[in-house]
Amino acid sequence: MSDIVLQTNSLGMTFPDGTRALNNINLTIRKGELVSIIGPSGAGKSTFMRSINLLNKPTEGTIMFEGEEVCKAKGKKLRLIRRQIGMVFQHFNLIKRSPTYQNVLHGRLGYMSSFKGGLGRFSEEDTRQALNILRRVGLEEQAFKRADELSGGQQQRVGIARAIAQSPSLLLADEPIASLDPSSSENVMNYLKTVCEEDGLTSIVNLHQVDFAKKFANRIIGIKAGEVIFDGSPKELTDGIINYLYYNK
Ligand SMILES: Nc1ncnc2c1ncn2[C@@H]1O[C@H](COP(=O)(O)OP(=O)(O)OP(=O)(O)O)[C@@H](O)[C@H]1O
Repeated sequence: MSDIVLQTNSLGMTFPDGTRALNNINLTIRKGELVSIIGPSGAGKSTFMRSINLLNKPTEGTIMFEGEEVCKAKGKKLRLIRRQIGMVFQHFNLIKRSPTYQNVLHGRLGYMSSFKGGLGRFSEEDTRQALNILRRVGLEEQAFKRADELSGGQQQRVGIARAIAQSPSLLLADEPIASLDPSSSENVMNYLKTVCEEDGLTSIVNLHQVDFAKKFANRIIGIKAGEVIFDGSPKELTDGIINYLYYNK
C-alpha cells in the first residue's frame, strides 16, 4: 500500500480580486512526516493549508488526499475528507465557556448524527477517549475546568487534543504557536510532535519561527510569493536559503 497521504499537482490559486496566492505547487507528503511550512508574510502558507480541505478552493491543479481527488469532492464525500483532517488554529478556536473535556469531545462531532451531536450526547467511550487524550497532552487535571480558565499554551494543547479526538490521518496546524511566549511554544510543539509520533500521524505545521521549524520538523518547505523555493531537511536549510526566503538577499 502506498504511504502517500497528500499529493498536489500543479496546484494554483488566484483569488477573485486577481491576487495570485499559489503557483504550480507540486508536493508529495508521506505518512508520519512532520512538515513545517515557512515563508514571509503573504507567501501563501495559509492559502496552501486552507486549500487542502477546500476552505479555499484552488483555481488550478489537483490535490489527492488518501487516494481521493479533493477538488472534485462535494457533499458527503467532502465531509468525510474533512473528518480525516484535524485542524489546529492560531487562536485555538475553543468554546470558552465549555469545560476542557467537552471541547475535546467536539472533535467527535463528525462521527455523530447532527441530532445526537446537537444535544451533546457523546458516548461513554468517546468521553473516556477524550479524557485519555487530555492525559496525553498533560491536561488531565484541567479536564473539568472551563477552557477560558486555562493559559494560552494549555488552550492550544486542548486544540491539539480536539484535533486528535477526530482520529484524523492528517493534522494541519496554522501558526499554532504565533500567540504564545517562547516557553509555551516549545511546550506546545513538543506535545504536538509527540502525539503525532505516537499515532503515526502526518502533520503540516505553518510556522513563522524558523528555529522552531528546524527543531521540530523532519521536513521543511519554504514558500515565497506562492512558490516552493525550498523542500528539504532542517539540516539542508542554510542561512543563505533563509535570507533568500525572507529578505531576497
Ligand atoms: N480571501 C482573499 N482574497 C484575496 N487575497 C487573499 C485572500 N486571502 C489571502 N489573500 C492573499 O493571498 C496571499 C497569500 O496569503 P496567505 O494568507 O496565504 O499568506 P501567509 O503566508 O499565510 O501569510 P501570513 O504568514 O501573514 O499569515 C497574500 O497576498 C494575501 O493578501
